[in-house]
Amino acid sequence: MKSLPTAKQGLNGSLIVPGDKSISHRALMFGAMANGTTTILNRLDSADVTSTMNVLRSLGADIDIKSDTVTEVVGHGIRGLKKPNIPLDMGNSGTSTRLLTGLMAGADIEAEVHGDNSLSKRPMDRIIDPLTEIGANIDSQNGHLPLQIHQSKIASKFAQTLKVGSAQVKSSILLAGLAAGSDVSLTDSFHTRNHTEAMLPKFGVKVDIEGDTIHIPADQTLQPTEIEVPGDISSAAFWIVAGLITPNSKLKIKNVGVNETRTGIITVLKEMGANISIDMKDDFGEPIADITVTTSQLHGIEVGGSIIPSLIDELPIIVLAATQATGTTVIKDAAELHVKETDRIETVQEELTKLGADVTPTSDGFIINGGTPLQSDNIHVFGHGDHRIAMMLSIAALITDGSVILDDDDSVKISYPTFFENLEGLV
Ligand SMILES: O=C(O)C1=C[C@@H](OP(=O)(O)O)[C@@H](O)[C@H](O)C1
Ligand SMILES: C=C(OP(=O)(O)O)C(=O)O
Repeated sequence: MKSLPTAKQGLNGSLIVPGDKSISHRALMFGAMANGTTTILNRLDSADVTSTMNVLRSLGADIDIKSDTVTEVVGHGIRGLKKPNIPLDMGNSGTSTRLLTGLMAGADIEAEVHGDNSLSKRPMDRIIDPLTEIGANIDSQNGHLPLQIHQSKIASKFAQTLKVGSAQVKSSILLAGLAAGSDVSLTDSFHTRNHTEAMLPKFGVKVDIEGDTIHIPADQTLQPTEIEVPGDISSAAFWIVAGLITPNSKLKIKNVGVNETRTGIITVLKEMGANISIDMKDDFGEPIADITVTTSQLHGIEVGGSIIPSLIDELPIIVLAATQATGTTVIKDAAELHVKETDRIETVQEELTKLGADVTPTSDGFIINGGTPLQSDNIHVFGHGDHRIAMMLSIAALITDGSVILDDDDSVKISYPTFFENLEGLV
């Protein structure tokens, strides 16, 4: 339980958000598949990433946390990965589960895969079906965890088209093929986040991209390398919106990863009238920028279609921004929100309504009538155990006129353990 601060004086200053979660997971996994020592700089230290590290250790990788900013992964090559002698616990992390299941099926590693209550409700048939099509042998509980990965024989050459707009599914299939030494072609017409195919060449893997199709030739090995992880735009998103909707604010968020498959939130907020400036920095593989925002009068817009995958995790905080915009914002094509850590269409609507926002859920998004001041008089809000909901509500509380109590604040450890420290530092 946490009493949330308001920001009566505005938010001013600069901050650095922790490393990107998606990139941290992948750097660890690819390091474990390589032969030798990979150095990861600025890895996110959060519960989801710890789930990935623990599983990789059970598969035989040595992971040494040298300091707050340096992690070394000693891999023994794909063939050096071994059958774990304990059931694998993926905690709350969809990314760990889906990517590592593909990797293990491809490497022909038998394993049992578990997760927490939230993860056990999330759909796994989206990976089981395409992986089974290429030769994996995976049992589930009606498409849910726990999974049993049995001995698998992945086709030596296959071509697939992504059926769900999910980078986790895309990466699961690519990793299955890569680990099996197959020749892989995978078409992603959704343009989901591209960190897997962007990072593999740094490990010496040949990746050809032609239009929407990713091709990895057969029999690739991974060479150890150094990966520098940029700040997570999904974490920066909370401060971007906080700076825009809190009167008298100017905030600079430094060293944020601005890969174009992740920056839908910037496009949408600018279209809503946000004053955001992007100062590009040196590029270490993934583009990095300092992002400066000043208080802005936003207006409602329609958000939907192909931009959705590039802002999927930011939709809860975009809804909050829309409650402070003039006019109506309509968000559609976002049915994926039903199958995140919570049903984020339900939880966002339920909790923001408690604060006086006018948010109507639809089957694939929201209709938000903006311009509603957020009220509070000892109102209790609940993150439903979902980190992004807890952080969104904490930003909402900044602009309330009273006191808001967050009943569950612990979930921020999933992606942003230092969130409340950063918050206290700004108010
Ligand atoms: O690949 C990734 O690292 C992620 C992809 C997204 O999930 P989907 O690909 O399932 O939409 C996102 O919601 C998640 O936080 C991280
Ligand atoms: C959906 C998320 O993560 P995951 O799917 O990895 O649990 C998230 O971080 O918002």
